[in-house]
Amino acid sequence: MTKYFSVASMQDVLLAQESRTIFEKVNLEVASGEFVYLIGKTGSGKSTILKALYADLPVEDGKIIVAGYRVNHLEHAEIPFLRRKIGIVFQDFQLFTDRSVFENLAFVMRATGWIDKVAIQHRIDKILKQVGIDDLMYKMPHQLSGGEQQRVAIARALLNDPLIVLADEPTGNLDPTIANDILNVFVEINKAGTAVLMATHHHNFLKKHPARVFYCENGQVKDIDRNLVIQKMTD
Ligand SMILES: Nc1ncnc2c1ncn2[C@@H]1O[C@H](COP(=O)(O)OP(=O)(O)OP(=O)(O)O)[C@@H](O)[C@H]1O
Repeated sequence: MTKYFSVASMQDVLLAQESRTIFEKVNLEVASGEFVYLIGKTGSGKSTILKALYADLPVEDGKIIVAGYRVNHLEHAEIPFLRRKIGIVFQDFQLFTDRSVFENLAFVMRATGWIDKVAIQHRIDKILKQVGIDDLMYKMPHQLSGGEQQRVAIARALLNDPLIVLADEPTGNLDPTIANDILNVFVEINKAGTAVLMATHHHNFLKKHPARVFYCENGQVKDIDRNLVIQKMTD
């Protein structure tokens, strides 16, 4: 029997942006291997939640634990260790434009302690196959479509075999067909065992791939029934 454990949690967390309170008491939990959507209107705080989880936002009060790390009590020097246990994917890909796909990935690997060139090559081969772009290994980012660039960014997030991938609007820059393809990449990653927490405005994803939903509204994060969102879409 599979044993589940918590890979990300917030307990009574107070989050502020430039001294303005955005959330007063967030409570949430993502279990190992889960897929959870994070939705809510523009400005409702989705990115704020994700930033707090990957230690990019000072936390005013409460307790955040991600991949076993007590995030809001981490020393600055410990943050890279947390980040090795999580993958982060952004809307705007954030690739090095002056390096090939291979070099984008190899750079991150060397920076996170990989030394053996053969191991690096094997890992990159495997991850690029997993996200369906192994034929693009030596292309430069400008030679790739938006969807392909996002697949590179997803590959980068997976290099160190994270427990959870935090994705902030990963399909926001892509047209609907490509957005669906990228959703499927996340679904496959999740089926392989990695938890996914995805902030998205693409509510049709909930129909295509039903999963738990955290809904940000009025300074709260609610664990809501996905059917409510689907119902709203069809109203
Ligand atoms: N760096 C910042 N400095 C000051 N205020 C900020 C900053 N980043 C976000 N905010 C504010 O915090 C609130 C929550 O923003 P956040 O980006 O988390 O929302 P969001 O739900 O991710 O929005 P979107 O869907 O547009 O990406 C907003 O009112 C926003 O203006």
